[in-house]
Amino acid sequence: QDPVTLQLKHSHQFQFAGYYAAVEQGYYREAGLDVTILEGSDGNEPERDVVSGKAEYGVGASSLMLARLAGKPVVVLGVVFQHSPYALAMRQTSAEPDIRRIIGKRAMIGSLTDELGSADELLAYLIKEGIPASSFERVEPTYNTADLISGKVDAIAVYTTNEPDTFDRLGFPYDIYSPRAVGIDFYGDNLFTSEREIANHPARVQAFRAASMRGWQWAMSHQEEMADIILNKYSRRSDRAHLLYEARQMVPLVQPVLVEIGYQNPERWRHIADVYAGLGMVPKHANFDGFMYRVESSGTSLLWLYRVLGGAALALVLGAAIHFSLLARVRRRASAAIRTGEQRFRTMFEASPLGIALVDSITYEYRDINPRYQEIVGRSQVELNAMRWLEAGHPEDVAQVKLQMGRLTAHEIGSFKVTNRLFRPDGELVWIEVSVTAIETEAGSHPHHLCMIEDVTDKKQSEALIWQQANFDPLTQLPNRRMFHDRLAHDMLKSQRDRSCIAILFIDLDHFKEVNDTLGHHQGDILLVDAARRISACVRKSDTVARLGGDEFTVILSELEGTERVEHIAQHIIDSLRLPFPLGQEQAFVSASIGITLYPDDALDIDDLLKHADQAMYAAKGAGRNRYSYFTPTLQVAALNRMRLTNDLRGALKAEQFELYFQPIVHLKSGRIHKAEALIRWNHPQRGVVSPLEFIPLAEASGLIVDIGEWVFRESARCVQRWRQQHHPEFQVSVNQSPLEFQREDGAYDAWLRYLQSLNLPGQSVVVEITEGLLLDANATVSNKLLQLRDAGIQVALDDFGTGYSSLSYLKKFDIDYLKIDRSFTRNLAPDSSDMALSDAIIVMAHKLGLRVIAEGVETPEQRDLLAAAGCDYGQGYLFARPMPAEQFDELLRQQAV
Ligand SMILES: Nc1nc2c(ncn2[C@@H]2O[C@@H]3COP(=O)(O)O[C@H]4[C@@H](O)[C@H](n5cnc6c(=O)[nH]c(N)nc65)O[C@@H]4COP(=O)(O)O[C@H]3[C@H]2O)c(=O)[nH]1
Repeated sequence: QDPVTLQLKHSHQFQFAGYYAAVEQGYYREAGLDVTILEGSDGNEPERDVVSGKAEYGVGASSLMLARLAGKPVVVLGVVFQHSPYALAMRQTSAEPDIRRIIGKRAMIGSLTDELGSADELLAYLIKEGIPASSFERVEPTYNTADLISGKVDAIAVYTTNEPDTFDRLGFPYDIYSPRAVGIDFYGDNLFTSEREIANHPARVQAFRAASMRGWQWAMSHQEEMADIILNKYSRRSDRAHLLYEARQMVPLVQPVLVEIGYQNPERWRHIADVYAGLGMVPKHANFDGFMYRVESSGTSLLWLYRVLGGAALALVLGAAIHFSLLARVRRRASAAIRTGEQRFRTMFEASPLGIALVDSITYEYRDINPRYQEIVGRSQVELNAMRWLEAGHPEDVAQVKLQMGRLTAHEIGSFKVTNRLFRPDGELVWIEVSVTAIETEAGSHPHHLCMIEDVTDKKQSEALIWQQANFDPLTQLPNRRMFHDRLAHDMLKSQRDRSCIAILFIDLDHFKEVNDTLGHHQGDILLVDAARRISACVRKSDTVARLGGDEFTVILSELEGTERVEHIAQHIIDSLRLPFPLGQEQAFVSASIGITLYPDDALDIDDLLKHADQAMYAAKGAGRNRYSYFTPTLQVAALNRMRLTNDLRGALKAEQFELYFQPIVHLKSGRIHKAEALIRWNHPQRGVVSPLEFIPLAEASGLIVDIGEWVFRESARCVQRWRQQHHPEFQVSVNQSPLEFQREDGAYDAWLRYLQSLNLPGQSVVVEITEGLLLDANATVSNKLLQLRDAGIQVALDDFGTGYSSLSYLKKFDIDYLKIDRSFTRNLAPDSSDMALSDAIIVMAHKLGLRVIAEGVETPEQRDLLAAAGCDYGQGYLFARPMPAEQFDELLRQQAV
């Protein structure tokens, strides 16, 4: 690598960006050069150092022409600034801007100690305005704007790319006077070298020039990145905003789009030489051959084009000069008013309770940020400047904003509002309300937008809490009924779209009530929480598990393709709920009954679906619990039927639609009939005779059974009175008692006894038939009731014996008089069959315990004979007689007497 030095005119800033770019982008390295870039302290340092050989290359102004004509061997390699940024700045006054105010005042224009103090351009301008250098006081420059602001001097030379930004930021009112106003249009910065360098290292010169201009092309088209490079590697003297200000101001001076960077036009140099000549600074028609470096070009020469463009530009500039000086007046007056207005807005911006940022709508870079914005996002101005807008936004929210931004930059909308989340540097999430408004910008430049933000985190949090309370069950944290409805409605819509199917599972915990009653509500709550967890573990994240209240849970299984998964999950839930629940020292066992309904097969609206799932759940319970059951249309019809029948049942007693039938209970040895079972019938006006198998469960569920039972008892009592008188003094009628009737309030059987007494009947005239289920979950009430019956002399028969889990130990424990062998045994009776053996054993045991045995469902003489042979006391069944109305029974008894 060939080491060379480039001497700059001033300290590092965007003005020299192209050279930094050539270093950073590796263009110099590619050209075999190791370039050192040195900052300058005064504008003429490069010229001195290049001529003396201290540096090989330098950056100089148009005054290089003066140096050349003064015999210094400087050669301009390329022009970077097609127009000079030099201008004069003076404090703005209430009067019209007038450059003549400089007369008699102090001005800092170029170095006094240097004969070519880069003052030429401005001095030429002043002369053209009729202000010779002798008419004001020149002060040695400090290059410090503070001297103008403080009034130490009245005018200073400035770069239009630089100082105005400082004035603007400080709110200093100023006027700018540019030499271009009088047609003095010099080149600005140029890259130059010495004749010696060209003679000794022609290839290096060409390589250095090409790499530098390449650097400039990159720098002018990558202003943002360039500013960052300068900040990070060269100088932090100016902030990013200032560097970008400089870059923006440089564009019209460098003209990177219109003119190839580095291009120099001999006509322009001639114009510059003529201006100097006009001022008497150089001789007229001076020869500056060799001043412009000749670029060896391999491609087509565009020189002719540049000449035409240069000539045209010159004509334009001269014409514009006149126009500008007229315009300038009007403009300056207006700009004073604008500046006051701007200051007012600046104050509002800085003090606003809203966070406000001005953002480049294309690059998302921050252009301006107020203190509140920094506070809300928890980052300093410097940190934000190093970031892009939306960079700290929540990834889920950013896409939506970008979408809106697309519409904004396409001018489809002028503004939009969103509520978003963003992360502070410590990871804290902040909710913000964002309003974005497009800002008008000059044609050709990037569009900008104003982003205003408000911290709404507190509001959001309380909203979230309210929402949580409204939609979730506080105990299990599962969605509640309301949320369940929402989710189901949502899933139904989705299912309509993708034609998938949904299953709704209605889960009821069997025996939960017992746990709650025995172990207390606290333990019950623990069990529910655990159950919620177990159910949730059986489904996917996308499915919904909700608690509707009590021990009822629902599950929505969405996006189903078939029902196999439903059954699998239902079984899984049943299995997991069957496992013991550890509750402190105790262990509780519950199981689950699950009803399943399908959308859209079973119903199309939520209420119906829930009703169906509920019905199916009852079907599962009815089928023995700890299982699942599907809703089917048949189930629904049955449910509807039950509902109507229950309604009808309410009026049946009053309308005297009930009738009592009697079925004889035959003494097997003698064949005599001294007993009968009362069996109720309902003569429904429309449906005809309705079986008790159908309506008794409804009467039980609705509580109507108590009144019906009372009626049956009284009817039976009246009949037994008659039959005792007419047929047999010990005639007995047995009446069925549902568990609900049996367990009703105390004193019911006292009333019976009183009624029997009023008919002159003893307690023995009635037998109460109860089912063994009653004894199974027997409690104090049941044994009390049984005792009461015995005290009243009313006998007790145990119905349907053998169908449940009853054991003979119950019979011993409770005071039972008759055992009724269920007809499912009787049906299968055959010599040497297992049922026969069982019946034998039951009869023997019952007799041992002092009970008499009645066999139900005797339909054949064989059954009768087998039972009789086994020692069974009584038989009841179609073989002897079907249940019949009381009058018919009278007839039967009469025939028997005969
Ligand atoms: N297959 C067959 N069946 C026979 C035979 N012999 C009698 N049955 C039927 O068996 C049932 C015997 O009554 P249950 O087991 O107490 O069963 C009764 C009882 O649990 C209930 N029930 C009837 N009346 C009342 C009542 O007044 N109160 C209460 N609580 N329940 C009643 O309704 C059930 C059904 O009564 P029913 O339809 O009258 O049916 C009667 C009777 O008609 C036979 O040889 N073969």
